[in-house]
Amino acid sequence: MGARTLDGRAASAAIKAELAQRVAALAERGVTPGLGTVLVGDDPASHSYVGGKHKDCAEVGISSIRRELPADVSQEDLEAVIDELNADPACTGYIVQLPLPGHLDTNAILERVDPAKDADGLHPTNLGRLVLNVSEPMTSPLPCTPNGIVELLRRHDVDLAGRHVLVVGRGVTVGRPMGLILTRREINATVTLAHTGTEDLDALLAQADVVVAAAGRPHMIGADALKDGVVLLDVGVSRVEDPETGKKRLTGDIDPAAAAKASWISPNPGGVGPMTRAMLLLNVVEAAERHAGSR
Ligand SMILES: Nc1nc(=O)c2c([nH]1)NC[C@@H]1CN(c3ccc(C(=O)N[C@@H](CCC(=O)O)C(=O)O)cc3)C=[N+]21
Repeated sequence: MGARTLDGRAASAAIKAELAQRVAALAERGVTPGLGTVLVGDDPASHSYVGGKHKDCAEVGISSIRRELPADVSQEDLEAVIDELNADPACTGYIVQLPLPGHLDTNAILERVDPAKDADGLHPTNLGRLVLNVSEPMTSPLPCTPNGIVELLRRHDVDLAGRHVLVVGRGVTVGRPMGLILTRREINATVTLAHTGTEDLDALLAQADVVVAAAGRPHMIGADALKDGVVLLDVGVSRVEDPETGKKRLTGDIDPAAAAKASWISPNPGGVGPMTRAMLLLNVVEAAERHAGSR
């Protein structure tokens, strides 16, 4: 019996249709949500991601504000753009596309974003609210990828209550916040956070009902140790050279052979990526709703 697909494209289309209605309701109150993106440098993958986000916005009725800066922009000039977006009433939420070039202080930039406009949910205030569990009812944005994973599972009726979720990867955008969301009472999962320094990963894989692989190590999760019926979500993407063709291609953290053990698996592309984008839109709409409510 083959694994069933956690269809991120279908779930994201449904979420976008729901958000389009909320945007229409905001329009009646005279509010148009606007997503800003700040893109530094000319990495083609980053340009392509940012382009996708603006295409999503157009579909839902969110207006777009784009700022593009050269790879050698100074900290001061980038901070001036942040200040400008913080002050711009047309921009109800925005992101600074990561990673930033090495000469820039990423944490200082993330901290300078107005927390009320933080569409990524990565501002220290918003991450702190998540740790404190004060973001229910939703008073602050959640990080997009972990929130998208939970929403993807929810929309396929994969119940997480009491189940053991193994998160592999300790990054700020996925691994660290993932456990904080999964252990909230309304989800009620049990979480182990593993990483590239974990000894005996196989022993943890053997206990896992769900694996979220976000370490960025190609095929580090093999098939052998997994339980039958495991739910697999592959978040990792690395560019590796195909030994036969010599061409670079995208490779996940999970060995494709592991699908034989799985009851559900998120495809790549078409799984977690579209959900990340959908949660970004959700954060922008919710920020605009909170803003409209406070006027
Ligand atoms: N501040 C910030 N916020 C981010 O959310 C952020 C970031 N920086 N930096 C880079 C990563 C990467 N990321 C992706 C989101 C969606 C897809 C996505 O939708 N991928 C499609 C495929 C897209 C294609 O084929 O071009 C899919 O998986 O089906 C990919 C990558 C967001 N990131």
